[in-house]
Amino acid sequence: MHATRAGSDGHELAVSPEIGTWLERRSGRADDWTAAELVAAKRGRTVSVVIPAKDEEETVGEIVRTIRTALVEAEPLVDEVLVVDSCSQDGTADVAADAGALVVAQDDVLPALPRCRGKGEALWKGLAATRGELVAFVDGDLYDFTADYVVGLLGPLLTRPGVDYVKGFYHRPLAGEGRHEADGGGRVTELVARPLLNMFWPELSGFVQPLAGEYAGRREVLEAIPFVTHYGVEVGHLIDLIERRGLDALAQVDLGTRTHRHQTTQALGRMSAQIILTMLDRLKRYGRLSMPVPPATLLAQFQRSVAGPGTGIERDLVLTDLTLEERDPLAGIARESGGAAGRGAAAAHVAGGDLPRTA
Ligand SMILES: O=c1ccn([C@@H]2O[C@H](COP(=O)(O)OP(=O)(O)O)[C@@H](O)[C@H]2O)c(=O)[nH]1
Ligand SMILES: O=C(O)[C@@H](COP(=O)(O)O)O[C@H]1O[C@H](CO)[C@@H](O)[C@H](O)[C@H]1O
Repeated sequence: MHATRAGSDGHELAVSPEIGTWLERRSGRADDWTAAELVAAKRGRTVSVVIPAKDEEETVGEIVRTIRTALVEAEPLVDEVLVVDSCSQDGTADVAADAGALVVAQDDVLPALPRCRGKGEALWKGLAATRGELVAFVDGDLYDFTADYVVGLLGPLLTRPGVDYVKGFYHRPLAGEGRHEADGGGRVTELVARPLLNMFWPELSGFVQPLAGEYAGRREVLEAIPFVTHYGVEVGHLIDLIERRGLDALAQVDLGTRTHRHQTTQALGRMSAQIILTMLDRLKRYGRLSMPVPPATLLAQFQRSVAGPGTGIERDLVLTDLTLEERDPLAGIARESGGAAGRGAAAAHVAGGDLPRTA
């Protein structure tokens, strides 16, 4: 990969030398390792795979079977596969259990806690309900998942001692409903996350897929950071880790191509707002931006009206509360019992302490 390019006026543009070095030193490919090599490298360490799943009955079973067949039965690389049923309204839990996964309902983990909703909540509860020293997260809506995804994510953690957290990256087609754009996926990444990360955390600019839903980390590192409860969880991780562990503790691995179920544009608008609010919170938390007036947290969107005229503009108003909530680091929670999920109460609080202003 070339880390320099000629600018529009001919002068040379280049990423920083730190990024250039990092790209060489901390980027890999899934086929740099085999499952058998990583089993030999485990040396007694344990591995959990956590799959957050909200209404994923169509895809979660195949993902679980693929992991179990290749990485539990054929090669004992993975020690437990947990699907977190994130308030699904379909057969996700039964499909996952039939495929051989451990399944836990999101709200059944640490039930004494205030209940939260969102992907980050599912991930945090999955971390709390598992015991592996290394934890890999895999989305439950993937159509072309292979066991190499998990092998690639675990490779650096099992063979490069300085690496604490590994993000997958891939080509991301926008596929489905009669459309196919080879690199049209990752819309929030390209339109929101990447531009903002390049502006405010340029040291993260080497990540090909900063919002990738497939990643892995050392438990002690994952339990030391907060988890934003909604879709801000991935960007929150990257920022917290670069601030606390430094770039060299992070790595990325090429997993090939990733095709998944796509959300609507308006759903991605809500996701974008959650990610922007997470980044604004981190800019304030790490002293990179002062904000005398906190951002509003009410998102108003407009949908083609089904109820007929009402708001005077023949559209339905869709309001979403984007208040940023996050789970405290798990490490600060007293363990009530030996079980991973038997942790005591932990605070779920509005990050930053600012009360949401109405729009
Ligand atoms: O409240 C939620 C939202 C999402 N997810 C899961 O998190 C993964 C990624 O979510 P989604 O596919 O909605 O995000 P996208 O990939 O479209 O950005 C999927 O397995 C979802 O089922 C979840 O467990 N709880
Ligand atoms: O990368 C992205 O832009 C979004 C949306 O992807 P698509 O435009 O639907 O392919 O998907 C990611 O973002 C979420 C928020 O971080 C993650 O939770 C998802 O796992 C990831 O797929």
